[in-house]
Amino acid sequence: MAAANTKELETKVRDRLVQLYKQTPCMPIMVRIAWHDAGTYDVNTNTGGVNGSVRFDVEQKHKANAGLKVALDLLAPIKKDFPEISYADLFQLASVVAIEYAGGPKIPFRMGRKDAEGPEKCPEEGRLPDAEHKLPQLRKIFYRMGLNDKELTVLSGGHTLGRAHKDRSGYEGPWTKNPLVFDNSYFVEILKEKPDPELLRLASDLALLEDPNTRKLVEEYAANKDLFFEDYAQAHKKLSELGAVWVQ
Ligand code: HEM
Repeated sequence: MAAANTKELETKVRDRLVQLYKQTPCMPIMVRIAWHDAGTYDVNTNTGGVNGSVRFDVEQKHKANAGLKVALDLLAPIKKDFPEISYADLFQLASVVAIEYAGGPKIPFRMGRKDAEGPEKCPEEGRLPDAEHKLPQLRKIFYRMGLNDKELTVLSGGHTLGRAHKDRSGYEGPWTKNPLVFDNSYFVEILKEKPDPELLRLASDLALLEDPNTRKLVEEYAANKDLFFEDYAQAHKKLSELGAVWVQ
């Protein structure tokens, strides 16, 4: 099963991921695991980020990562067949293929992230945002990653996919009516004055409406799916490379 070069490896792993999504529509949790690997990045200390450290038990046990073992288990057969791909690349590739498969934008992807070799490289608990956070706390966390208000807002649109699970985060339900379709409906839903009782809105989602600038972006993305896709793809590429150490 080995691949001759990086491009071939990427193509073969992409094919396997598409097969996986056809059989098991697990696209949302792949986007979540990739974001949780990346979102620990600290631009000031250059620690955390996309190094595959979320695969280690100690990081899996962080409260924010509850349930991510499901994603690791689903990816294990692909990693077994293609041991040359790093975990860091596998998580990020699984996420961009998931978004594309669900109808979202094509996100430029670069292979070659190196893995953290041992659990001593895992960041301390508490670097990822919490569902109860309001805008000042979310800003602090996203600025620490080296991201800005626009990136915070557009990336929150990742909640167009998937759902919360009572036995993982304690919350329940999807943010949108079609949680396996990547579109701009997350922004449409959070702007509605009368929330749909079947859909979820976390405090951290509604926080985007607290500030005139982030609210304006939410309104623009709700009105213009193409603009959302364009800005999302750019911000996601940046997210997928936070703190990367590249193979030469
Ligand atoms: C802004 C701060 C954020 C907070 C507080 C937050 C919080 C959460 C919570 C509580 C869940 C539910 C987990 C569960 O019970 O299964 C969740 C799921 C999810 N999050 Fe976020 N999130 C944030 C940002 C993001 C970003 C930036 C992305 C992607 C770029 C993202 C992608 C997802 C996805 C796809 C799911 C669904 C997973 C599934 O269906 O299994 N989130 N998030």
